[in-house]
Amino acid sequence: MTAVEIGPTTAAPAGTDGVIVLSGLTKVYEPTPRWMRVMARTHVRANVTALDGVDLTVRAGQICAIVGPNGAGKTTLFRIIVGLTTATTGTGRVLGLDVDRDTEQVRQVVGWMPSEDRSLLMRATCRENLHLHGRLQGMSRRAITERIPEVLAKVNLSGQIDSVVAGLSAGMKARLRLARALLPGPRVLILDEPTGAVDPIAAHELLGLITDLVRRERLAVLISSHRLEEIEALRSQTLLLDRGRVKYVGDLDTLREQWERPQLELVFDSAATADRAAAALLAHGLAATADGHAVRCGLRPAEGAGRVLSALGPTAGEVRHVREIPMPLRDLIARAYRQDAPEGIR
Ligand SMILES: Nc1ncnc2c1ncn2[C@@H]1O[C@H](COP(=O)(O)OP(=O)(O)OP(=O)(O)O)[C@@H](O)[C@H]1O
Repeated sequence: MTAVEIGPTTAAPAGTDGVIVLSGLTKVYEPTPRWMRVMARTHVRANVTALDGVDLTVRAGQICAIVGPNGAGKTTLFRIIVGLTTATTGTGRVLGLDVDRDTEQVRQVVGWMPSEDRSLLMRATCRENLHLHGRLQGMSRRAITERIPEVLAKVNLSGQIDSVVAGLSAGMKARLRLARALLPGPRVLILDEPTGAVDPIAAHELLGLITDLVRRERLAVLISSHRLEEIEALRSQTLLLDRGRVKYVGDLDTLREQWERPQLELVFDSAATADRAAAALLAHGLAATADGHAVRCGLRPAEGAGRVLSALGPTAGEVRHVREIPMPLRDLIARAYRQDAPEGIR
């Protein structure tokens, strides 16, 4: 996992009201009506529950990362907040505005960065793209003209104001999409896979910009990403979604405390000794696997290196190195999804 230093976001002081408050949000997509099926490229045959009772509060100055496998409901959640679809039940509020009833006002305070470049006009310049977007948002020409240099400066694209979008790198296009989301001066940012199409260095730069903006402007941010190392680097709140249900919401340190099962790695002089050691550990009921000269052994809560070394018996004297390996975030999240019994190791 890459060690990306992006820095923590400032947690909002306790008691601050939520900027985004979702309560019991449920979305059920209904089957495509019969008369529409001929026209629809794909159609839904049965009810699909995309969100199932989601509760979430995001405060000013907080980033909340929405994590979940394909189809978990991330985009549906975002689409409800920006008024592109409505919830079946439950409520969503942004700065006290109802996302269903006050759609127009909500759009004025929410900056939405969709996951793809398709919404950019490739043959137009950055300035022209931002101008068009501002007009579509209902901004006055004057306000747009004033804001364009400001938002381009925020995303380090001042030098590209009159560059044609097609000639920009993927990272620059992503920053332009961010600038577009910032155009109306939003209090909330919704970033759907912002780094999806960009290389890791450009992604790091983009996330750095986002965390800086959050700190300076105290924005409330929802972000989705399939890149777990990015979520880890953001050190944000995290909402784990699984088929529309919330599996976990909180910070990653607490997630670790709850689900982490570190492993011990024991290194021997030979593969044969490692095999013997793994067999001894297995015989004592420990989860161990040999890999070349090394053995990895999962630890249960309250188990330490002592338990492992005593299970090794005489082979303990042949251990050359021992180190504890923290559980990768990917495995940690997988455990949370499986809702393993905390004392068990699988
Ligand atoms: N317009 C729609 N009509 C019917 N079902 C839909 C529609 N949009 C999404 N779904 C279904 O709702 C569920 C959640 O989809 P959603 O796109 O919100 O998930 P996601 O987490 O954003 O997935 P991905 O990571 O692939 O973008 C999926 O089962 C999807 O097939």
